[in-house]
Amino acid sequence: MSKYKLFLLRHGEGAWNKENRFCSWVDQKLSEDGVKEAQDCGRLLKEQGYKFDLVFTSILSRSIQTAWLVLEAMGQEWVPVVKSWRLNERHYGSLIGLNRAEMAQQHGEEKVKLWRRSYDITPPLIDESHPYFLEIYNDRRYTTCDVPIKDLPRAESLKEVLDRLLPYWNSTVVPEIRNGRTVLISAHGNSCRALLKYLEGISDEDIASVTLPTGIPVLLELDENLKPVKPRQLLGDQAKIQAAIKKVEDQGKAKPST
Ligand SMILES: O=C(O)[C@@H](COP(=O)(O)O)OP(=O)(O)O
Repeated sequence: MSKYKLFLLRHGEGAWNKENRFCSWVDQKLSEDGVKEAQDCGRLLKEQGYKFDLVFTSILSRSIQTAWLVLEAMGQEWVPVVKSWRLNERHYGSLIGLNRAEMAQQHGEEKVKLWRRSYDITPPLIDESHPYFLEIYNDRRYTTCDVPIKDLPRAESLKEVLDRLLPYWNSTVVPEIRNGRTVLISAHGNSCRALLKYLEGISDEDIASVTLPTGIPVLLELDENLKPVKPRQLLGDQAKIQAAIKKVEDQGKAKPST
């Protein structure tokens, strides 16, 4: 029997989602379309009568901005928002800033698919020579983490995302859910995929075909042991959701960048 409802949300479209660049730990804001997606998401959740008690976000602006816009559209701005780097997007290492279609032209679509969707392949590490290295590691927000900056990731597989996310899930999110709070996690494509893999027990192989579009809430109904009692529901117009999933999948195809 369903005891708890948990909502996962990949933020609305960010500026670099639009440009088809790996964004990861670079702090991009939402695009105009992304703002609209987040507002539409909030309106939909309000129409369906959902109420949140607590929202968790990463420390990247696009997930925080999305949470604010959703709460505003729901008229629930007062709901507390708690932030942690442990919900950040997967660290894409030296791929950060690069265009996926150009990478597919240079390295082949299969390689890009492995980098994006395999469970345990870590992309090449970022180093000091990378154009976004200083922007990331000199950012004051990373001095607030529960690990020193030098120990923060330099690239992550999906498995490594789950390894850094799970302690936070267990210590901080789970007690709130067990206390009966309805939680929204406003995060990223891959931090949400990692959590979905864990909660739904998805195999290392099958997680490769799970894709989350931007701005679409995912509802999980969980039993008392926080195990899903039914398949995840992506809320909204199902034809539009399928088209949005295909668009994310196609980002890794080798077509000339526009
Ligand atoms: O880092 C990024 O560019 C995307 C995910 O990229 P893919 O894994 O889909 O390539 O993360 P998000 O937009 O959810 O923050």
